[in-house]
Amino acid sequence: MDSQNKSNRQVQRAPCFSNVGRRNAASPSVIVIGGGFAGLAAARTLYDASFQVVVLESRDRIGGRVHTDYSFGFPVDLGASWLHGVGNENPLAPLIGKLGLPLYRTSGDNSVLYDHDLESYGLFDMEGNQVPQDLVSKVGETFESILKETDLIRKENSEDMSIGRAISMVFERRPDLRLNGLGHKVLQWYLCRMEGWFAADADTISLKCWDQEELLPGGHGLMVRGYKPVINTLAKGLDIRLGHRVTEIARRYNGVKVTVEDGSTFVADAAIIAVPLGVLKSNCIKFEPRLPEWKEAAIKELGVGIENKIILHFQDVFWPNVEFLGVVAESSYECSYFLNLHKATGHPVLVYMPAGQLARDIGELSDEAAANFAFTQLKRILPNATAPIQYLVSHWGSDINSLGSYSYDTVGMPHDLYEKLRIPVDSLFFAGEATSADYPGSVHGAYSTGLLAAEDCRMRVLERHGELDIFQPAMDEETLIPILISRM
Ligand SMILES: Cc1cc2nc3c(=O)[nH]c(=O)nc-3n(C[C@H](O)[C@H](O)[C@H](O)COP(=O)(O)OP(=O)(O)OC[C@H]3O[C@@H](n4cnc5c(N)ncnc54)[C@H](O)[C@@H]3O)c2cc1C
Repeated sequence: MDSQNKSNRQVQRAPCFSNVGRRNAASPSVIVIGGGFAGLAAARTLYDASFQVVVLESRDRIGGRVHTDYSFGFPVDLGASWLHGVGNENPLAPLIGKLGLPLYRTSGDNSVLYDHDLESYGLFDMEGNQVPQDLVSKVGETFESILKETDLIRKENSEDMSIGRAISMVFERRPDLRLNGLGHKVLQWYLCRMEGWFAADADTISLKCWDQEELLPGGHGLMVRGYKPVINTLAKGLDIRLGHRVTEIARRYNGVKVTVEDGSTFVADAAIIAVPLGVLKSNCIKFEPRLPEWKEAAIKELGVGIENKIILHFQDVFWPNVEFLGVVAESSYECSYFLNLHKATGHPVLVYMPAGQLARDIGELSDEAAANFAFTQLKRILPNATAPIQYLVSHWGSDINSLGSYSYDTVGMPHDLYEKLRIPVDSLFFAGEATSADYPGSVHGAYSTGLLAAEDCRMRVLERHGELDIFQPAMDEETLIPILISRM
């Protein structure tokens, strides 16, 4: 390293507030790594608890896998766009409610695989013939029966297998559930929707664990104005350093030292690591000393899938007024679907959403070729479709800031990997969708893990330093707060 570079390096005590308010140098300090939902929720909570907080974010924007784009002249989400569980049980409900953000409910309560009202599907075969609605519903019921049978297979077998393998076994023992012709193609489409939910192919999803996540009541609602206002609200007033890619995290008996790509370092009492699982898997962040073996194993073994969005903006609406346009085919790989944003937002936009291997294959293409591919699929079912006037393509799998879309349970791996990912190591706390056993792969899951990591961190720092800001020697009776007492 030359002397010029050396002199550019700085060791910073996190953070450098200009308006510290109640915060002062004696307040406990924390570095939050990653400015997505989890990191910002943690940072917000600790900032409000009078911690000195600095957020180090590798991109030149906040939000992570929540990314609302405005280049069409109105908001569209390239990452998350649904709130899964539109009700008071959702930890995000108070915030979204307070902001008065509108939601468009695309479905009621039922299972993840029937997350959209069948009435609003428009399915077509490759020749552009619409599948009769009663067939779509009938095959939906068959799919449900098949999944019930896979549950029996799960109970009978101690060894895990893929959901794809289990479905094949169901067909062997219950040939009556096997479908032919158009029915078979519609069934493949249901499978394709299931693969979209997990961002992974059926032959990699664990039969034992696929339904372990908790579904909040209230159905699924699209964030009509995008997720950005929620992100901005969480971030308000925080010290966020954009373009700060963390490369090394060292933990010592008295705190942490975090090094950024340009060589500058930050020190604090604790750190909250809220980067995606894909980034942790890639080992581009060095831990010194190494993380314990059980933590490294959890990072390695939990799956991360890929789902992308190809967003097509048209001059006019020429498609039927349904929420989903689907293409049915011989295999789930060839099936696909478009979300009709016009229904929810009034804008002439269709969103093509490939997942698993198809997403990986499309990821090899240029943006223009990817948009053409999606448009070709559309032309198959609507031959009179006119070309889009604008498009956007996401790259969650290859973007070094995410390296995947969201986590899922792979064959043979236990569901407690999420919890192992969450458990703190000394003064390192972990947050992010992949640390949520109950709500993995979701925005509200990421948000809750941020709150949890902040609370764990607050308690740990409190044990060590005491809470300076709330100490007032003479309290009058009115300000006395009862202490919490529990009895065994
Ligand atoms: C296409 C797609 C569709 C989705 N749809 C939905 C949906 O409809 N509803 C839903 O609930 N969920 C959905 N999800 C999942 C949801 O987006 C995620 O679960 C959630 O946003 C993850 O938040 P996070 O804070 O854990 O991670 P992230 O949002 O990824 O935040 C991590 C942050 O860390 C930063 N970072 C990475 N490396 C470094 C580094 N070395 N140093 C510093 N910073 C770093 C990243 O830039 C990022 O900002 C979708 C995801 C995708 C990709």
